[in-house]
Amino acid sequence: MNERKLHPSQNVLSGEIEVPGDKSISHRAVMIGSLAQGTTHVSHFLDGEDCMRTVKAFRSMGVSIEHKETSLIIEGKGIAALKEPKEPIYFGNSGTTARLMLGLLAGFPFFTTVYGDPSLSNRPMDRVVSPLKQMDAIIDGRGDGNYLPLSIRGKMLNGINYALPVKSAQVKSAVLLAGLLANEETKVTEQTITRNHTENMLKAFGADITTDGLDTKITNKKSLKAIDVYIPGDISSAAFFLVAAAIVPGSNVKLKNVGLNQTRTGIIDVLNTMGANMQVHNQQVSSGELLGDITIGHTALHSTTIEGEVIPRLIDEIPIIALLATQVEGTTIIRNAAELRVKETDRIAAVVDVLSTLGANLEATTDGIIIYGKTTLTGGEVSSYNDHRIAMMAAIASLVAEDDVTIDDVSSIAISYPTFFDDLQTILN
Ligand SMILES: O=C(O)C1=C[C@@H](OP(=O)(O)O)[C@@H](O)[C@H](O)C1
Ligand SMILES: C=C(OP(=O)(O)O)C(=O)O
Repeated sequence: MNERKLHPSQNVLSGEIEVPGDKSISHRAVMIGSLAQGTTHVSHFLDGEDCMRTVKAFRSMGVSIEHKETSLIIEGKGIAALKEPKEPIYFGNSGTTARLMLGLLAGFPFFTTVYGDPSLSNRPMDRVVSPLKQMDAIIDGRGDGNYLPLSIRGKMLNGINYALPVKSAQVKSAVLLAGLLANEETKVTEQTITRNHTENMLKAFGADITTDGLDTKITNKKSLKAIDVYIPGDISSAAFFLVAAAIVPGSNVKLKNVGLNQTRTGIIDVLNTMGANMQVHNQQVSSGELLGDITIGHTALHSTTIEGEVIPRLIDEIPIIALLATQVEGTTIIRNAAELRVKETDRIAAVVDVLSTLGANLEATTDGIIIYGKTTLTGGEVSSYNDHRIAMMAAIASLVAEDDVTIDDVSSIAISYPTFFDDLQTILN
C-alpha cells in the first residue's frame, strides 16, 4: 500500500509542463513497430506500467526492443519472425494491451495463454472474442471466453464485415489488427467516432487501410515498413492539469506538445462550453497525429450536459470532469457513459463515492453522473479503487479542499503517469 496524505494547498498553479507520451499511441507504436520490417525508433514513449506490458509481450515473442527512458528501438523482422512464447503472457492492468493483442494473437501461427491482474480478469473480453471467433479464431477461457485467462490457438483468419455493437476503440482496433493478418478484406463500421490511433499508425507504417466516415477497411499487406515515431503528450494525462488550472483561483498553466487528435479532444470542447479561459497554439502534425500547446487559466465556469457523440472522445477524462463540475455553478449531467462501469473499476460508483466523501453533491445514474455545483470540498479519507484515474482525480481535488485528503494507495498512478506528483510539484507555486 502506498498511502498519500495531501494537505490543503495555498498555492496557485503556474508554469509549463510537458506531460508523458500518449498511452494509446505508445501501445500501438510497440505493436505495429514489432510487426514491421526494419528498425522503428520511438521517442516520447510512455514507459508506464501498461505500455511496458505490451513491450514485454513482444519481447516474449522474440522481438528485440531496447528501452531507455522514453525511447524505444524496436528491431522488427516482420510477422513471420515472431516466436511462440514459452510462458503465459501477463497483461497486468492493461485493457488496451489485452484487447488489441487478442486481435493479433488470434492471427499469429502459434499458441498463447494470456492473463491479467484481478481488475483486468473481471473486464469483458467477449466484445473482442466474439468478432474474432466470427473470423474463425480459436480462443477459449472462463465464461465461454469472456474473461482472462484466455488461450489462443493462432491461425489464418477470414475477413469480416463487422458493425461494432459497442462504441469502443479497443474493439475496433482488435478487429482491424486481426484484419491485417486475415486472408481477405475486413471492414468495421462504427456507431460514432472513437479514437483512431490504430488507423493512423497503420497508415504511417504503410498498411493497406482506408477510412470513409464510420467505415474502415483493411487488407493484409505482406509487409509493413519501419518508421520513426514521436508520441504526442497524452491529453488524458494533461486533463488533470487542465482541470486543476481551471479550478484553482489565480492559476495559469501551459501544457506543451499535447495530442490534439479530434477523436480525443472532448475535454477541450467541454471546457470551452463551460466558458474556460483556454487557448491552443503551435499546432503541428507528427507521425499522422496532431499536437500543440494548450494554455489555460482560472475563470468562473458554468455547468453543461455531456452526452452522445462526445462521450468516446473524453471517456477516460470523466472522473476529472466530474471533479471540475463540483467547482462550477449549476447542475452538470453526464449520460450515455455506461462504459465507465467496465473500466479498471466501476468509475461511476468510484467517482461518486470519492467526491461525496470529500463533501461534493452528486449522484450516480445507470449510465452517468449528475453533479450539483458549486460545492466546497472538505477533505477526508478516500480509496483510489486501485484505479490510476481515480487516484489522480483525488489528488487534484486536494488542491481545492479545505482539509487533508488521504488517498489509501496511489501506486496505480504508475499505470499511466509515473511522474504525476513530480510534474504537479513543478507548477505549484
Ligand atoms: O483504444 C484505446 O487505446 C483505448 C480506448 C478506450 O477504451 P474502450 O475502447 O474500451 O472505450 C479507453 O478507455 C482506453 O483507456 C484506451
Ligand atoms: C481505461 C483505461 O485503460 P485500459 O482500458 O487500457 O485499461 C484508462 O487508461 O483509463
